[in-house]
Amino acid sequence: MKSTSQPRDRGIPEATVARLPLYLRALHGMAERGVATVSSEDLAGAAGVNSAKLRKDLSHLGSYGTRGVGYDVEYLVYQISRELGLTQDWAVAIVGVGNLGRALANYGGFVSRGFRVAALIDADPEVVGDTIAGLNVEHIDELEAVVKRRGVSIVVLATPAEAAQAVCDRVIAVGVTSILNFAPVVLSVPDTVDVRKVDLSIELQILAFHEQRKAGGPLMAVDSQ
Ligand SMILES: NC(=O)c1ccc[n+]([C@@H]2O[C@H](COP(=O)([O-])OP(=O)(O)OC[C@H]3O[C@@H](n4cnc5c(N)ncnc54)[C@H](O)[C@@H]3O)[C@@H](O)[C@H]2O)c1
Repeated sequence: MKSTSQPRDRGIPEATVARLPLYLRALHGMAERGVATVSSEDLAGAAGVNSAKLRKDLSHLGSYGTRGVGYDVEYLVYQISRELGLTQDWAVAIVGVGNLGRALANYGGFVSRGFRVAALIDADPEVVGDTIAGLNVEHIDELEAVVKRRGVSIVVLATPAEAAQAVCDRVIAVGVTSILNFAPVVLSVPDTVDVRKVDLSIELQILAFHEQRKAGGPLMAVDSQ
């Protein structure tokens, strides 16, 4: 697996890359409200980071803003989008079209961010052939052919955990190097492949930990014994 702390392309640190989507989301909101320029403080506040970090992050993109004016919102949207590779259209395949896969397929927000759901793939004959969000669900036996034919660059894995590694191996074998994994399993992949994992239950567990602390949970109980 790749380390997440190493600088990547043109020396932009991975942590900066991870914050660029936060800036972009905040900037999109500002652009929609007709805001033309934004100070680093206001953008940092909207993105939930501190402004010194934001200025440092944007300096990696060669963007320094104008003293007393701030950053040009539209231009910064373009710069960040270009850096993230969002000025081109990415074809995404969703493998596993159950509850989660369907919800993702029906979500309209990906397209405006540069991602097009180009294929839906499942193993269940009851599901194959369904039309979801205008796309026909195709059989897992067709995986390699579909990935090639549709020019899929990113695969979203929404299968049960036990199926995920085998699907992952197959899409890597056909040339996919970016995987978004929702299945609760750690995938084993070569260094040339990027895997991002989404796990809502881990996020909930972290919130539960903080809730417990706020309520004076087990730590306090241990202290008082
Ligand atoms: N990361 C998260 O936060 C999160 C949240 C919800 C669910 N999940 C995970 O996402 C996955 C999907 O959840 P769900 O509720 O949609 O489950 P689901 O059972 O409704 O859907 C799974 C789908 O995968 C298909 N499938 C099974 N084996 C396959 C294979 N080899 N190739 C292609 N398709 C195959 C099934 O036919 C089914 O349609 C599960 O692994 C679940 O644990 C993760």
